Amino acid sequence: MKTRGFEIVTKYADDVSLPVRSTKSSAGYDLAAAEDFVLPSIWKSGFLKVLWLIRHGKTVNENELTQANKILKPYLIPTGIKAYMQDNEFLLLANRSSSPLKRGLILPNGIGVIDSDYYNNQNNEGEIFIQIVNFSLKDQVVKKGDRVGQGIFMPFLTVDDEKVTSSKRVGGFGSSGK
Ligand SMILES: O=c1ccn([C@H]2C[C@H](O)[C@@H](COP(=O)(O)OP(=O)(O)OP(=O)(O)O)O2)c(=O)[nH]1
Ligand SMILES: [Mg+2]
Repeated sequence: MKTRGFEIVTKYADDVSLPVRSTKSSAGYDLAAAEDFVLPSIWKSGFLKVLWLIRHGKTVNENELTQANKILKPYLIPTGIKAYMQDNEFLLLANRSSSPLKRGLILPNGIGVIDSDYYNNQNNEGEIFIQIVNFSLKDQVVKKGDRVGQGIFMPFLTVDDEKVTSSKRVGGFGSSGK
């Protein structure tokens, strides 16, 4: 009987490998990018220019704002991997310790929470995405296979006599409402 683990989503069938722990006692399973990416530096001129204009009380036109926001928006790095686990568990998504130090890459959501009911959801098969922002001063190239995060299986606790909702998850990132 399978308890918890990883599987490759159909889209990347023979294209990615299953996450492994890099040492005998590592807590996290390393998650790698399923494709190549160039992550633009958040300090691209568009963003700095808008900051300067706002700071000096100048008007910023809609297009300049849209451009600047584009830089701020996190990149969703596909992993090609989905995770199954027990109902009272989740997969905690954390940054790799070396990513901010060496590459200025941060997770804007701090940590990711992969719910057990996200697995095989009807919207995206439960593929795990890692949200990344490049805080370094230069663009960062992420190659397919680069380890960009780690997943740690964890139990979670619930409150006494909770009224459990019967709603079913249909997807990720806001699928259960604002
Ligand atoms: O970094 C992340 C965070 C979440 N997810 C997936 C798994 C998770 O089960 C689902 C929902 O994420 P979360 O609960 O953090 O977002 P939400 O805004 O609360 O969405 P929902 O309302 O669907 O729970 O999105 C990722 O792939 N990567
Ligand atoms: Mg949620």
